[in-house]
Amino acid sequence: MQRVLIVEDSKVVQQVLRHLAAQHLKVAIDFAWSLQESMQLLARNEYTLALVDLTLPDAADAEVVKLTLAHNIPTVVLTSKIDEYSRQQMLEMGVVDYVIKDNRDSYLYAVKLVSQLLRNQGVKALIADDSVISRVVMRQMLEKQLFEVMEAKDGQEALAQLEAHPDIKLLLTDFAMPTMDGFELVKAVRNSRGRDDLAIIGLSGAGSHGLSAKFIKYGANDFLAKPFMNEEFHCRVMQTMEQLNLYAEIKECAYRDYLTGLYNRRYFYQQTERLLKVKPSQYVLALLDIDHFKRINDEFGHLGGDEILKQVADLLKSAFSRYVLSRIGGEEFAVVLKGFELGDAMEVFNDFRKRFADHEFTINGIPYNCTISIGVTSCYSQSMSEVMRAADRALYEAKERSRNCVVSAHD
Ligand SMILES: Nc1nc2c(ncn2[C@@H]2O[C@H](COP(=O)(O)OP(=O)(O)OP(=O)(O)O)[C@@H](O)[C@H]2O)c(=O)[nH]1
Repeated sequence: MQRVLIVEDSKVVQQVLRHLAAQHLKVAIDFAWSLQESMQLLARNEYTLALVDLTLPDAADAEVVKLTLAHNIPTVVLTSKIDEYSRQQMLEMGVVDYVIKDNRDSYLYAVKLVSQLLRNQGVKALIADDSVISRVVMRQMLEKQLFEVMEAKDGQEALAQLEAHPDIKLLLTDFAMPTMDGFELVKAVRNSRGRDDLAIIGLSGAGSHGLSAKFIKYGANDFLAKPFMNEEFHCRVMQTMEQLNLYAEIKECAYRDYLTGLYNRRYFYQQTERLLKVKPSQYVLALLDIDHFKRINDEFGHLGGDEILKQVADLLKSAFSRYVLSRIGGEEFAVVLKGFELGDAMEVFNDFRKRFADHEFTINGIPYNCTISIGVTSCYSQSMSEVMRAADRALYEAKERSRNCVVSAHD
């Protein structure tokens, strides 16, 4: 369980932070007013991250920051003012970053920073740089931001690592490297991985005027000129990761059905088309349609119908969440099974049909029973429309026969 500690002695600021944290942090949060209270909480709980005020009435010399760091908790500092001395002091202590409390936006920034750090946990970042020192420095900074860091000493090695670890989400690449430079690397990587899938930050040494635009034109998300300040590095990485997460959120919204939380028709078509292109024969596709659904709407209204749709989606998830499962129309769903012979798949769907008929759904707390018809086809063609037509015919036949049955397109 992730847990965040927030230490702030001002009542007003703590109120603002509580409000923002409730909105943006989906983890357990403890608030403390003082060093004393922080010590008590630290004795009782383990924390993933801390957001702490630099000075408190009982800790005027950053003792609370030293305390959280001594517990190995990555710490973001809130401070009302910053001078070069305290900046150096904080960086030397090893804080992740600091935020100056001078307006309401800075609290939002601080909370979003904590949120992004929580999301960074376990995310793989790759550094491609031929300088050992640069790699060490960047590794330290990225590890502070909770990334899992990997290294490559040139473009070729980076490319191999990216192929071996498709879950790498951030690439920091220097320009001048032996065997393959940063531009070549970015171009090669972008052949297979878009900006919404892998974030790239280009890096280059002094006197490299014009490289930033080139890096971005070749496909990098951002650029950093060396030598960079700790804070600059931190902000650029955070901003780039935030962009990547926004892409993921937008995609998720575009692919999800709002009512049931299942994938939608758009996702189903894209995903299934992709699967069929490779080896269609390993898949079986089924269309499932609730019988006489209109009657439910007529009797209980649209909201009653919606209640049933959500429960049907839950039942489907419990049976088919390992496979491509989508709501492709009003009361119509689709499942693509992988690695099943048609006969075995028919059994699976028939079992589900029986389970469905026996299931007690509820509308406004009142028990309700309904049935489902299912049309099944093996994926004998790479053409999505051909396969869908076959499944549709089978479903139509199931409705014609008696409903509450499973029909194969190959009968
Ligand atoms: N509540 C609710 N109803 C929906 C939704 N989408 C479609 N419907 C309704 O689903 C019903 C589908 O009706 P029909 O296509 O006639 O099918 P049916 O009554 O299930 O009959 P058969 O499929 O032939 O067994 C229509 O009344 C639509 O208005 C939705 O999101 N919520």
